[in-house]
Amino acid sequence: MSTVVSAPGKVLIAGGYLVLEPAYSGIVISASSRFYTVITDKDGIGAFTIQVRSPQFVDATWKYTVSVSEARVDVQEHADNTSKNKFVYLALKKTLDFSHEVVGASSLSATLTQGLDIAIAGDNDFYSQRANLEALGLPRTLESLDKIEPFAATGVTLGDVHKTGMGSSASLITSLVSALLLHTKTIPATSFDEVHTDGRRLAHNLAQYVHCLAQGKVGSGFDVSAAAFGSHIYTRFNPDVIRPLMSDNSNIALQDIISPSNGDWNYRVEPFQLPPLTRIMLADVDAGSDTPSLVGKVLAWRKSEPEHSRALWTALDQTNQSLAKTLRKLSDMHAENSGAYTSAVQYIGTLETSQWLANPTRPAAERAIAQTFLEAHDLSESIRRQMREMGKLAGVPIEPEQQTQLLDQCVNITGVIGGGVPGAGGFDAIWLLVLEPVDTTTDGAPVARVEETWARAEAVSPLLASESLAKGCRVEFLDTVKGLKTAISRT
Ligand SMILES: Nc1ncnc2c1ncn2[C@@H]1O[C@H](COP(=O)(O)OP(=O)(O)OP(=O)(O)O)[C@@H](O)[C@H]1O
Ligand SMILES: C[C@@](O)(CCOP(=O)(O)O)CC(=O)O
Repeated sequence: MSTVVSAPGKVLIAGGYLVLEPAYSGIVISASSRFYTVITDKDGIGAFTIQVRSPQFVDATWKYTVSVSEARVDVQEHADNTSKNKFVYLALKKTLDFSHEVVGASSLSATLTQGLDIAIAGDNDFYSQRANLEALGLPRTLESLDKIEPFAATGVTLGDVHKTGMGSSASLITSLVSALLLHTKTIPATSFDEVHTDGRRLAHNLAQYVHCLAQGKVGSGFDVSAAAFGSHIYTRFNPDVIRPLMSDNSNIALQDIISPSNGDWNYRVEPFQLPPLTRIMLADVDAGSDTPSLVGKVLAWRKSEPEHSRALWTALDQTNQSLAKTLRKLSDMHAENSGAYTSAVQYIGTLETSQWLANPTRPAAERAIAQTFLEAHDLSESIRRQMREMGKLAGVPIEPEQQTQLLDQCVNITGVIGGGVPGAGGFDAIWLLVLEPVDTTTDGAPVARVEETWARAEAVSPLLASESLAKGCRVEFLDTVKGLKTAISRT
């Protein structure tokens, strides 16, 4: 029997930079693309040995020896490991430390007597598939992506892979920490059956801490939060909660700090999901050389222009919150009158936004729904303008000219609600929110129109992901995840 836990990737559609401060929030959408951790007790690996493998990569096996005493747990990397993985090492070390505190030395030793094989696999979306599609001679479409073998080998080392910005390290850490907590019986087996359990919150807190330690900084944490809880409106935690644990040799007990009953974990996770009959579309864009220090420069500007930047951030936050409210209102409108909602989507899905309210003879209920979709469009355009303004003032390409041209073209496609640059922005990705009418036989689907536009743009390659409605990380069965068993049996 294996323990299998998956955790979703993310896209921050509103709130980039602002979400670093507790006064502001971000809209984070969890993606259907996931990271999977598969833990199996295995003879032949050696007692108290943990082998972690990432079969999609070259030179990606790491072995560790664990020693457990009444007083402590030690995790030693094998001398013949040919590469290091700080993220994996810290996830093992800190989760086993935590487990030792909770279940005790003898229970933890019992889990480790056989040796553990831990296989990690990420959906193809986490890595650019541009080269794979070219090699297969396939056009850059969703259908082509579906033809690529699941969890395809990348042919390169982790350091050389071209990531797509979906939050690979956060999803990996969240799935690995969660799977280990379950496998060591540190949290109940049912912890991920529901959204609000102490086990899930504990896994989140521990994953946040491990991720911060591995990254060497305390970021906003929205990516780990999406991996743990799914789509939501995120407001950050006060970094002071984990500060005492941030030095590598801290000897403080983890339990008191990591426990969900520690009230200092003051992050807020407010329920959110995209409205019915809409779909998020993501693309990997190759629009120019990236500036790695966007965040550093924006924060330097925020510091040097405190008043001006606060005014801009407060105004931008209001637009972000209005977008969240408007999208929620659409979900409510669907709940109240799904017939009118379905017809409204059917109707406006064939028109450009300028025409959504042009016909005064449409039924009032449908016009109200179309009006709300139009508000969502206007708000996402307004967020883009404010993000561009921030980029200009901070002197960084948050929505560079190439992305502006591409996005202007995309948001004018019939049936597209809006879009933008995700997270911190830059040259390498865009997101769109697109209508998905039920009947596309006569007028075609907006998704297909977007794909056609993207296929013509040399720089753009779509990702398969849509929104994941599962609320964050979850337990999986090895046999029911397409291609997972084959992928993890590769050497
Ligand atoms: N498939 C994997 N197997 C093992 N370790 C992985 C894997 N994917 C990511 N990692 C770990 O995460 C690190 C990358 O973290 P980094 O913070 O650079 O990525 P990220 O910002 O999360 O990426 P993304 O662009 O997907 O948002 C790698 O160096 C490695 O330690
Ligand atoms: C700039 C920031 O707010 C978002 C970065 O998001 P992304 O990794 O570009 O999706 C940083 C953060 O929240 O940690």
